[in-house]
Amino acid sequence: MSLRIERLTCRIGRTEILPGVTGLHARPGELTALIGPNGAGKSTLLKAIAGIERAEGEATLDTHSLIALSLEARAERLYYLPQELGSQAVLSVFEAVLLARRTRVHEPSSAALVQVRDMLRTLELEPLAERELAKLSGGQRQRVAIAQAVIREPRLLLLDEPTSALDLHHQLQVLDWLERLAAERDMIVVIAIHDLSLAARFARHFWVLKEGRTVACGEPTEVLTQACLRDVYAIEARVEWPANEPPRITPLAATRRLGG
Ligand SMILES: Nc1ncnc2c1ncn2[C@@H]1O[C@H](COP(=O)(O)OP(=O)(O)OP(=O)(O)O)[C@@H](O)[C@H]1O
Repeated sequence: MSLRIERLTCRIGRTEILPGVTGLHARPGELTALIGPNGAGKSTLLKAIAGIERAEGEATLDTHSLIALSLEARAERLYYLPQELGSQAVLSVFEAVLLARRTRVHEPSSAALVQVRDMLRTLELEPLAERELAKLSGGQRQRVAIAQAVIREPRLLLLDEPTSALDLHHQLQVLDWLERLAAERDMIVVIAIHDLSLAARFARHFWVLKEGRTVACGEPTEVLTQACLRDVYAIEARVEWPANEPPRITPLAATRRLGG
């Protein structure tokens, strides 16, 4: 059982944003990294899977065709965390995480409060529990948004650049936690991400997009090659897979210079 994408197309207005995303799959229990340059269509693909942008083609989660499902029915199975986070709601961190939680009939409310407290403790957000969302820093807001996503316990978690505002400590902490959580809950997690070294360290599987099309889908060592990075990102890069250290993808130079 997994997530499969075949012949997915998406147009917004008259523009074909995703002319052909095909041959992608993601397995439960591990992180899948969605990579590609600016404008490649990563956010649009995640929105199309979530049902926020209308798409045609196949997106199959386990045995269900997501494209045929209503937004509400998709929301039962997946959670999409957007790149841009709203922070206008006059809610505290605790209230925001509590409201994000899936309501369970016949469950005592004390269980919900305990679950929220545990989630805040796990993400080291307890000291911020009573602070308003609008008064958080960018990185704090992003960690609360991750708590809101995970507490829903979705089968499929789609995260659009979830670590973009985090400092190095929290990037490592959050991705390590998400990797373990995916395995523990047998959850499918797809993460759009720009930091290739971080992605190579935590994701077991990669989707590569360019100009709204699939370039590759596979294991990190198959996908993250010098040739692929030259083709997709127009960079020269050093790619190293040391035995006892995390992988290192070092960008060396852009193949085109601004200003000629
Ligand atoms: N609502 C829209 N209307 C028209 N074009 C759009 C719209 N949303 C996105 N696009 C275009 O679709 C293309 C893909 O955008 P998308 O945001 O999916 O890329 P991305 O890979 O997530 O990029 P980034 O790495 O910069 O976040 C871009 O060329 C963008 O300008």
